[in-house]
Amino acid sequence: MATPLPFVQTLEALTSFLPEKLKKPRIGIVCGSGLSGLVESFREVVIVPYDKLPGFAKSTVPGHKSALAFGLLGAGEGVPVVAMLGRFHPYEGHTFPTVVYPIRVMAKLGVKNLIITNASGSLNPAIPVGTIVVIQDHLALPNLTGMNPLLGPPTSPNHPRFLPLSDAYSPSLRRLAFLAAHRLSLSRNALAEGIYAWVSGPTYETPAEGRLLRKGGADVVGMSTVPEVVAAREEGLNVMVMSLVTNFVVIPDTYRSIREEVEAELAGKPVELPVAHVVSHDEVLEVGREKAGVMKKLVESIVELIPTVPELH
Ligand SMILES: O=P(O)(O)O[C@H]1O[C@H](CO)[C@@H](O)[C@H]1O
Ligand code: HPA
Repeated sequence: MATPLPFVQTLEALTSFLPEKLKKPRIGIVCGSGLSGLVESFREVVIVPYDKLPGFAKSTVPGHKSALAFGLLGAGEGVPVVAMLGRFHPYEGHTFPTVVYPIRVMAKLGVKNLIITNASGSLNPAIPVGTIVVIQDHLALPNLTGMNPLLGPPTSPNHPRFLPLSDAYSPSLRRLAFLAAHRLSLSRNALAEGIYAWVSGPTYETPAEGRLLRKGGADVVGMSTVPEVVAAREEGLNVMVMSLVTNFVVIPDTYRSIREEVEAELAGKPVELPVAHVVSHDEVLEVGREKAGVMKKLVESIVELIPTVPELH
């Protein structure tokens, strides 16, 4: 029998930390690898470390802090928001209920719209490093092969047993991303649309795996986000995801043949070897630092626009 989740205790703890005007955020934000600097734009900010909240784990990944940030974001009076400064990934050893617990807490606080950010590798030559990809769909091999975040008894009798995901990524929110980019005079190439492949990690993809995902129709790949999207949809939230491309995934058309190289060498015709790029989390964080400002402005602008869209109320 699964341990019951301590929602009541978490909500009581939060109530004790928050002033009245921050108690009911309507917009939630998840900050991906290297993107927690978003909190610098919040006003009247209250930071609640995860270790003060029953049911919350600790994020162990560099570039992920472990705190919820509440504050007002956007021009004028500002909109009350809550942001996860750091997320949980299954590869850290967290169970799915733990990974998505903050999303369910946000829903219980009254959040209706969720903006998720992440870092990802590009599988699509037309989507270079530094691009922010507005996700239109996902390809989640774990969901199809026994690692679905909703396996097990339903978390609530109000949740559907069979959750549709054909409409997971809100067109109304995605629209706002492009309107925000226009407001900010970003170049057309700064923002793209694409499909996110979720892999469990923590290994980065082999070239063959990258090629498989590309052939399956994915544009970018990462190790997070999909469990959060699934839980958020189960909770009835509108969801959008913006993925910052931090590296290219190596996808060779052909493999270099070691046999041919040895044969050429033996025949006195040595071949010059190409230097293959090897991705690292430091590189992911570095691009995150470079592009955090753009991501921050986009999120802030989207937060300002959400109240103007009736179907997002
Ligand atoms: O998806 P986020 O958490 O932004 O981070 C991405 O970066 C890490 C790998 O470098 C993985 O956690 C991957 O999912
Ligand atoms: N693969 C998986 N996850 C990632 C990558 C990648 O290349 N880059 C950032 N997160």
